[in-house]
Amino acid sequence: MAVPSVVLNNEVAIPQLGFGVWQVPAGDTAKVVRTAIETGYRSIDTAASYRNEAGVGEAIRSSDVPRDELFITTKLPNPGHGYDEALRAFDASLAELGLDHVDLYLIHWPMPARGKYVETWRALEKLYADGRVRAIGVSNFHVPHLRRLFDETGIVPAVNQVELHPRLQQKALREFHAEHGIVTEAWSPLTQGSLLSDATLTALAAKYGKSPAQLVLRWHLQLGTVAIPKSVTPSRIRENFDVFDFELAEDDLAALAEFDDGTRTGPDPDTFSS
Ligand SMILES: NC(=O)C1=CN([C@@H]2O[C@H](COP(=O)(O)OP(=O)(O)OC[C@H]3O[C@@H](n4cnc5c(N)ncnc54)[C@H](OP(=O)(O)O)[C@@H]3O)[C@@H](O)[C@H]2O)C=CC1
Ligand SMILES: O=C(O)C(=O)[C@@H](O)[C@H](O)C(=O)CO
Repeated sequence: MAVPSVVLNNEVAIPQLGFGVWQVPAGDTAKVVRTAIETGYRSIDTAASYRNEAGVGEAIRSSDVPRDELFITTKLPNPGHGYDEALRAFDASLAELGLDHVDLYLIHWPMPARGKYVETWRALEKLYADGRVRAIGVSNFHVPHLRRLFDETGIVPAVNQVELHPRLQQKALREFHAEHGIVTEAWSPLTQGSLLSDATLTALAAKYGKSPAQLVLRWHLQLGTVAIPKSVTPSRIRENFDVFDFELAEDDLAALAEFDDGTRTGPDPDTFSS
């Protein structure tokens, strides 16, 4: 089944369902990513801070799928803020991945108290101008951080990857993104698993003959967000990809809207800086 794509603000297309590798042990990453690619995932989300870029690169090289059919995202580590530091961090990520370019490069966290994300963004603009990355974006940016980038630099981020799931639906941020042509990408799309045993969700999923994880991923697809679920379990990797043969009805989407209570599973971007 072909995964639908979302077109970024520079006409590059990103698959709407990808595969995340945070907390996948370095030694297992090549095998896990190979399973994902064999299942049909074409988009892989890693980061320098995950310390598993090398395994992602190994899986890409050993795959039968041509490089230009894959969409590889990695992220600038927090110590890489600053213009020269960011250029060096990008070189280090490419070396780990063993690639000559990535499809999407993101500033992982804004770290507003550090005060360097604008300067860092200028380095990403250079990487883009030099053709070393097909699109540039940010992660964990709030509206004031995005506004500063708009006001002080040239390129609007193609993507903002943020925590987003039924408990944290990010409606205001999604509306801001839509207004400015920024694609919303959802991290921890499955709430890191914590919501998947909820009784209401389980009952809703059963109506469609699907699992709670499939129901939540279908919700993401219908919301229009890009989702990047992670699993090291082959059966779950396949289960999470089997979400293109059903559609949630309006009243069930309304029931899912009720889960939004602002719960974060991860850090607050206004303060996270480690
Ligand atoms: N930009 C950022 O700051 C961040 C980005 N991310 C990105 O987002 C990706 C996904 O987020 P992540 O935090 O990993 O969490 P997810 O919401 O994807 O959930 C992953 C957890 O859910 C479990 N799981 C996966 N599928 C199923 C299923 N079908 N049924 C039951 N349990 C399931 C996994 O277990 P198991 O693996 O044991 O199968 C794992 O424990 C990351 O891997 C990373 O790429 C994540 C956090 C922050
Ligand atoms: O997974 C990521 O991309 C992250 O940034 C997380 O590791 C984040 O740093 C976190 O959740 C720390 O507890």
